[in-house]
Amino acid sequence: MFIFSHASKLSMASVVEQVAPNHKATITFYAGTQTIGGTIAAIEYNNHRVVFDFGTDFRPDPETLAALRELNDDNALRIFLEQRLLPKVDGVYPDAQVTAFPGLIGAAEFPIHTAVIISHLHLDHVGGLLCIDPGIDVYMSDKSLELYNVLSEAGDRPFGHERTFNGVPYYKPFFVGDIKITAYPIDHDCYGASAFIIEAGDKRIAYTGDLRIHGVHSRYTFEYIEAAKHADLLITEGVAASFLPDDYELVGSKEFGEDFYAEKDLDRQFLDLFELKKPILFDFYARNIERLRMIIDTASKTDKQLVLSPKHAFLAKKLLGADVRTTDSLTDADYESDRLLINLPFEQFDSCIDKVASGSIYIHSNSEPLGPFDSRWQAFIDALAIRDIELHSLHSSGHGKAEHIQYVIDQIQPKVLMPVHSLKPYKSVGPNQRILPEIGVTYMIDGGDGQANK
Ligand SMILES: Nc1ccn([C@@H]2O[C@@H]3COP(=O)(O)O[C@H]3[C@H]2O)c(=O)n1
Repeated sequence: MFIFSHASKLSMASVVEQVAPNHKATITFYAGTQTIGGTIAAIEYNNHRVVFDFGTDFRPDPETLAALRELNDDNALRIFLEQRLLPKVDGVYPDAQVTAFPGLIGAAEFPIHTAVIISHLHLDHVGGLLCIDPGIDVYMSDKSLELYNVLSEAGDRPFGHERTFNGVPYYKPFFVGDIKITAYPIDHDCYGASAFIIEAGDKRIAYTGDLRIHGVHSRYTFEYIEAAKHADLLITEGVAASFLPDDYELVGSKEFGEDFYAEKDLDRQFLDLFELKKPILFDFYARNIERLRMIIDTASKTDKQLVLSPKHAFLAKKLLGADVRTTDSLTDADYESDRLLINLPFEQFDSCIDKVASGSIYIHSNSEPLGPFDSRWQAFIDALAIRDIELHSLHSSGHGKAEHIQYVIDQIQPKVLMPVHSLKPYKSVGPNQRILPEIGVTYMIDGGDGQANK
């Protein structure tokens, strides 16, 4: 892998001059190499460019959250760029909106044909989706598009302006110029999640998106490993590696271990809590349709009634064909009843929590606030504690254990590994060459033949 140049220092003309004559595939990262989420990179080949993904970095500190409270569809791009939640990528944003950012080139002015591919609909992968110039094609799996449309109808879509998307079937390649792209289903806690194989000339690049092997679709991940075998370049997430001690030597393994919940283990945990003779509240991330299905099934095994929030009920109806009781007014729900299982989403938490009886149970299942790193976490914990509400965390991560992700890497045996989407990408080990990509640096994808030098 050969470092080509600092893209940030290139003028528009030199981009054209450098890429056109050699017809070599290159990759440049713009964001999300050493953060959890917000990975944005571009693969360029023969004057065509594929950008993936287009999420906003998740930074739940009080200052950022305050700035985000001002967001609307018209100011989204400006606020995201000012807050550095989206990077300044030339040739992606509408020309009319980049004028406030000197040096940033708008989509119409950019000489390289660009398309965007999206791995899945978590906000750290799609938060900036509606800030992309509408003239740029955006591709996602058919199932992601189905989820997008349902969420959007339920009023849950990223900030920015409505536009159209291209849904693509799994396994069937499509082209962006001479770049061939194939979407594969992957095991993640988001309906429609995909990994990609991107082919540029004789080079094969595998981009995993987010993945795990402990969900109900682990088969997809094993299938993808086969498709990605010996890729010239593997770009993979490393969320779980973020939390490893620095002196921990990461060794790939498929083992689950004792203290670890696979998605399929959660139903037993939910059932035990659902059956308690207490008022039960819960929340989970709506895009995890498998968990929605499991909660509906588990609730049906009890003699209690499930009450979903309007959004979750709408998703259940549209994506699972399930009719589940809901209420337009969660503030008027009967929080004293031990006959109800009430889905209280975090958005309604503050307006409803005073009505919740002491001694109730609150089940937090991969929902907001996401964890102690989230600045809203302490207030959430305190609000439950002062009301004597018992918190139970039934968490099964959307991300593979660090050992599992290393196992995937070991199995794929890429010629070059680029671990990203992690606070500690350096914990992941490349069986051959490993590069920790730097933001704004363009690397030639040469299957490890070149030297990683500057
Ligand atoms: N420092 C952290 C830690 C975690 N996270 C995200 O929180 C999510 C909790 O559910 P999960 O599926 O385990 O994935 C975690 C990260 O995406 C994050 O974005 N930043």
